[in-house]
Amino acid sequence: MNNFHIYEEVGRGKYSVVYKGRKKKTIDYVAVKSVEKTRRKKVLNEVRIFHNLKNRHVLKFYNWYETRNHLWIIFEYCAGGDLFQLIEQEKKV
Ligand SMILES: Nc1ncnc2c1ncn2[C@@H]1O[C@H](COP(=O)(O)OP(=O)(O)OP(=O)(O)O)[C@@H](O)[C@H]1O
Repeated sequence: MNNFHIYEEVGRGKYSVVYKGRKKKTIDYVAVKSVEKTRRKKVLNEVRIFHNLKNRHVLKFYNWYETRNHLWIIFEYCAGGDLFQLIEQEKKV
């Protein structure tokens, strides 16, 4: 996790907090999802599925890390909220 700057919180799940992040020394912005380690099994399952998904309709998975109390998932940043919100906006146009 030392490779990333962490900015503001952009959302929350039931067991997770999602932050905007940036890979150090780059202008690559990412979403950083922090999940408590008690959810380890579920998170690793999510990571495994995410890792195998390569589709232009699915956010890209980049990496995951483990620190003392948390698991961190790094994936494509979706400006403007989650995909659901963007789809809702498209419908209104
Ligand atoms: N890639 C992203 N880019 C920007 N914002 C995001 C991204 N992913 C998630 N968010 C924000 O974080 C919120 C929670 O994320 P997400 O839906 O992935 O959590 P969850 O799977 O419900 O969590 P949990 O597993 O804890 O129940 C989203 O509703 C959205 O606002």
